[in-house]
Amino acid sequence: MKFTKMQGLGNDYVYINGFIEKIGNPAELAVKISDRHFGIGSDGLILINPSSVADFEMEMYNADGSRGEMCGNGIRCVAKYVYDYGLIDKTQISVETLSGIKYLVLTVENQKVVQVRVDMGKPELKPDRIPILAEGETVINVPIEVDGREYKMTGVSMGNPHVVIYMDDIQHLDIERIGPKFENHECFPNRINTEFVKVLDRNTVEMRVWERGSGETLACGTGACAVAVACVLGGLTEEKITVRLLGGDLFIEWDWEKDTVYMTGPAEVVFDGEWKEEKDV
Ligand SMILES: N[C@H](CCC[C@H](N)C(=O)O)C(=O)O
Repeated sequence: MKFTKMQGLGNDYVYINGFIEKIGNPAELAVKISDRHFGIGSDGLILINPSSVADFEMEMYNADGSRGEMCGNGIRCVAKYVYDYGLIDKTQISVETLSGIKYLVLTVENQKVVQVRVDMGKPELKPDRIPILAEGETVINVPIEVDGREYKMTGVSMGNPHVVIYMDDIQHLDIERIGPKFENHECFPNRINTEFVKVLDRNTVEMRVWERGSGETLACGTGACAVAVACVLGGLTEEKITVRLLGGDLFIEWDWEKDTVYMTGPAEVVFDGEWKEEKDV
């Protein structure tokens, strides 16, 4: 089975061309190939498939085999893959995801995609998209007790669920301890992606993320969008911000007139390879 390893700000996935390769059990394959010692090593698996409603379909799995409704860094790499590998020659494309069709604008230099701007869609603030105990109220600075300590969380769904936690110091955060306790908290029956954020000024924040199904990643596109929405709702930043992640910067804009969030960032190929499995799953 041929694959391409790609990364968006260090959030790395194995990409498979679903027009050519047929994967019997993608969830099982995601677990196998994501292992950084016994597999290829990645934050998960992304299949690029035909679609009857868009140019392509993105089918995304976390490293634990769970399906993600959307993946911001992943969809930018999908755009780079389909253009650079000749599946399409347009610089405006559409990609079907579990959280609807996304529209992307590709920046090309020397016949290669170097940057992608994604219309990430409308942020959902209603608890029914973020299953939490505080049903019925918009989830802004709602208290939650985790590991014996109270935090204030703001819930935002970008098709996948996020909670944003503000902190004065994220550098020394014991994310390996606290991350899983948020991820698996009883408040979140579908588990949760958690962003830990320090606001630097009205146009800049820094964040770390513990991702549902993958643990700490170097970047999270949907998470950066959720953070921007939370910060604007909390009156902490302007609608256009730079989100500084461990893997680099994303540029996020919440367009209030259109009520949609735009994310702009890079996408890169790491290498092409072949996965030799006794029996392809
Ligand atoms: N772990 C996420 C999916 C990947 C999101 C992230 N890698 C991104 O770039 O948006 C979830 O289970 O909802």
